[in-house]
Amino acid sequence: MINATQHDEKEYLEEIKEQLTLAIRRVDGAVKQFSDELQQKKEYIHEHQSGMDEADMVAAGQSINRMAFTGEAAVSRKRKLLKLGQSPYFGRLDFAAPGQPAAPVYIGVYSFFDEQRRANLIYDWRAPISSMFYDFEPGEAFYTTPAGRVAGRIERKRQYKIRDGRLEFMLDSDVNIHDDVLQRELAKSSDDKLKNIVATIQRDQNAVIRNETAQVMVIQGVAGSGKTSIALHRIAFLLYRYRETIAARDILIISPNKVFADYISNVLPELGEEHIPELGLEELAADLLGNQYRFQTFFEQVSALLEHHDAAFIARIRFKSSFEFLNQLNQYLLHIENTYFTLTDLRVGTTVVPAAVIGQKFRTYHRVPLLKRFALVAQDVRDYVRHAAGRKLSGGEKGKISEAINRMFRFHHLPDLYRDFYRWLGRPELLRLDPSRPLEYADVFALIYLRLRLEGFTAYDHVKHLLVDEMQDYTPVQYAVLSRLFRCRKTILGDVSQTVNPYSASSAEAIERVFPQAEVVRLYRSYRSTSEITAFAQRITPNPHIIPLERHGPEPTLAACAGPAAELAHIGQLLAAFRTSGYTSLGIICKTLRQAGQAHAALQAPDVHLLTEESTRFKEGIVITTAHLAKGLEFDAVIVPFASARTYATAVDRSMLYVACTRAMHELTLTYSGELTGCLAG
Ligand SMILES: Nc1ncnc2c1ncn2[C@@H]1O[C@H](COP(=O)(O)OP(=O)(O)OP(=O)(O)O)[C@@H](O)[C@H]1O
Repeated sequence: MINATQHDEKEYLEEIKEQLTLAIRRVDGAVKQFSDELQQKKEYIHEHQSGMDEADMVAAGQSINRMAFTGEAAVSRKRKLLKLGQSPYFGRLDFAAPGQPAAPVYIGVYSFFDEQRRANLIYDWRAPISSMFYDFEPGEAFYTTPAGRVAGRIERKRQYKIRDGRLEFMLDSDVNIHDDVLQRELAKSSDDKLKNIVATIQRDQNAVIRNETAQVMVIQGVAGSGKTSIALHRIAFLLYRYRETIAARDILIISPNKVFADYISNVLPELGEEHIPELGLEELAADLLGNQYRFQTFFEQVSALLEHHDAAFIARIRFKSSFEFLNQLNQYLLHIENTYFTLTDLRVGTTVVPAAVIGQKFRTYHRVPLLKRFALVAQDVRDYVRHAAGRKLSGGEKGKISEAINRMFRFHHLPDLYRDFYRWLGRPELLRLDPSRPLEYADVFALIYLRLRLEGFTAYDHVKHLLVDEMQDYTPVQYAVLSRLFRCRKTILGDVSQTVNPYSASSAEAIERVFPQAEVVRLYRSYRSTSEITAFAQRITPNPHIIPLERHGPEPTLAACAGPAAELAHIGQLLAAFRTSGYTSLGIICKTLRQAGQAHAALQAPDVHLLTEESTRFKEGIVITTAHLAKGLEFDAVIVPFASARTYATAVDRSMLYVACTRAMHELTLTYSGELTGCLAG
């Protein structure tokens, strides 16, 4: 039965769709006109080329660029209009400003302005007025615009699901309008990649997304609390709010790996924003080290820890992940500045440059990074000698001055200084610098930190907002590097329970120490998994604050098998069941790459994909991977093979098991042979 309200809404939807079709036609007309003009201009230039001077050519080039740019904007507008045609809006508020009747405000992924009526038919979810949809129930409400606060009353709040241009359902509600729709969204099978959540953003999430004041925003949230989603929506919000000053290319996402980058890559384009530049931490490290060093990756470090227990290796990692280490590096930098200079008089021909003069020159440049001062001082000394001697200097003399100035400082090469640091510290055993082996991961950012302090680096000064995910895996030295390299605003996310290396993990408190100006938000509500899966994961790493969303599914299963081969055979049966289940994605998440390879060899089929460190794309269907690589991803169903006491025994193993289990949205199975892991003791 369609009631009168639904009837009206359906009519309204048809009307909007008609308006959208007209708008698309207008854009098509404009695009055609641009391309015709562009073609004519090109032909004109081609014919008149010989008669044009350079200024004419530049002007013609500029006008072509302008046209192409306008053409591109029209194409992007058309793309948005087409998308709106599929699902024009998801919410409506009837808002009455004081003394005025209530007027409906329809809210969608993008805005739609009807030029003929000069009216906003759909408001962008990021528009100031739309914030009330997330922040208020019917009753008194307000929103804030750059010009000030607008208060009034929400008379009605309605939510819609429109798909392929058809109204699937609508809901009018006085309280908690989101809950029902949120439940429906969460119960759905996962698409292949992370999706936008604009229709169901929760109040606490909205506050983070729309925060305009924080210099550094730290989002510390439990598994599945929407950290990554919120961070991406926050970027979309900032791009909208500051569109005059920030463009997509001014933002940088530091991501843990390429698969993750691919997994999240749809969200911003879905929200109508361009692709945001993304950089892996290791790519950044290679760049900062001038691509001069071979180094172990974080993944390799964690793999080494998982494969065998090496106490000395762990001790090195632990120390280099401490605040103490960063403090000592800073102390060392002061120490070398104060004690590694040996100033002497310098004789060039008959001219003597007194040590005091050279010392004075060095002091003038005290703001310049230390290793950059020598060239500047050498230049000044040359000028001094030329002045005193009243003649030009020979090439040999110039070289001699540079050399002599360099000799006044004990070391000029980073590795020499880094080695010397451990001697100074009295702990030479903490460094393994072997030219035949890659640099240990724990040394990479320490070396970079020294380089930044001693040589400076400005290549990332253009970045206006930095997004860092998986903050729990970064050490104080890494944060010190990021904070020196990126002086811009930052959004930093993480969950300390999901560390893949407990020897180098940073807590939120540690991060607050590095960024004292940070606004820290803690999110305890978990959206991804059923209550049963969340409760199960609590047995591995308890968190008394976690609030599972009330959504139910089957209890996780522990399948005891006779041996590894029987386990894989059992998983084979689970795969067959999955293929007919209606679910889209299944993750088989192992502890190590070796185990993943073993499972892959046994379970080979066209729809079974192995994700490794080298993978660059997230794959649909059945994925076999490691917990480390599965971080940040999610699957309808998850199978954790080899969950025995032998595989999952240490602190690192426990973290891995936690990450693996919290990837599941609807179903979770653990298989094991022999004794079950003790990590589930609870
Ligand atoms: N407000 C919301 N409405 C609908 N879905 C949501 C909402 N918030 C989060 N989700 C969903 O919850 C799941 C987890 O979100 P996301 O991956 O952003 O969380 P996370 O905190 O980064 O997780 P993790 O740290 O465990 O990787 C996603 O499927 C996301 O779409």
